[in-house]
Amino acid sequence: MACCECHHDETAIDVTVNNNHLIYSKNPKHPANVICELCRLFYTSGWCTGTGGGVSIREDGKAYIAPSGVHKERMIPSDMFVLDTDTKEYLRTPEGYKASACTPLFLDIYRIRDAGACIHTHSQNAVMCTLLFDKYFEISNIEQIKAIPKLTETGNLWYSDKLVIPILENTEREEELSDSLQQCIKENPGTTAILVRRHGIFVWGPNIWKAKVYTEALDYLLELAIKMKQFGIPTVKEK
Ligand SMILES: CSC[C@@H](O)[C@@H](O)C(=O)COP(=O)(O)O
Ligand SMILES: [Zn+2]
Repeated sequence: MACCECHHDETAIDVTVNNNHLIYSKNPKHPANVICELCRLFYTSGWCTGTGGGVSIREDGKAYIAPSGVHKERMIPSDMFVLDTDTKEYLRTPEGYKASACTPLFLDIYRIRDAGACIHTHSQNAVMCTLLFDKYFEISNIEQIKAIPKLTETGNLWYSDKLVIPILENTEREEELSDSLQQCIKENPGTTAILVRRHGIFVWGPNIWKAKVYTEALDYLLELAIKMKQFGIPTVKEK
């Protein structure tokens, strides 16, 4: 990858080997390019610093997955794993890397929700809210809520609707979250995100751009809720 000592030249990639054609494209909209672009952007928000957090995209039966434990803001397309979402087999494995520890969770979300992308952040706003709320994060009567989908019905929530995001307990290892995450997704069909106590948030959407909108809107609401709590303002307004 770009941050290692070898300084390999991305432009010299041989697309005839190692299924490199799956990750090499001059099109900026290609999933491997978009993951790198968004991880750079999210790093500046403190959402994926210190190697935590990440982005995955599912397109045409393939999941694009970042490596584990790397500088997420310095990844290049040739660092990407590509996995067949039907067979769960890796179509491309970059040498010297392990796939993100979030991979089983991203696959759970793709399978259960038919999502097109997942974003995982270690945003301090998400972590703080898991310390301020018990089993669910709740907020109502804030304009930004209108960016979040209802899912159980068409369209988005209204300004005065109550947004509810479940909070799961963290586990020592990321993959151990899989069972509780799957159960939580099934029990909360109206949610497009799950908070994980003292850890962060997983957000998904039908495509990466919707997932990005939801992540941004949720982080705004999480930050606002912390401030409201500091001022003793209830996050849910009485009807
Ligand atoms: C700072 S380590 C964080 C990881 O354990 C995990 O929570 C995470 O978000 C990223 O895992 P990774 O395997 O690097 O993609
Ligand atoms: Zn994490």
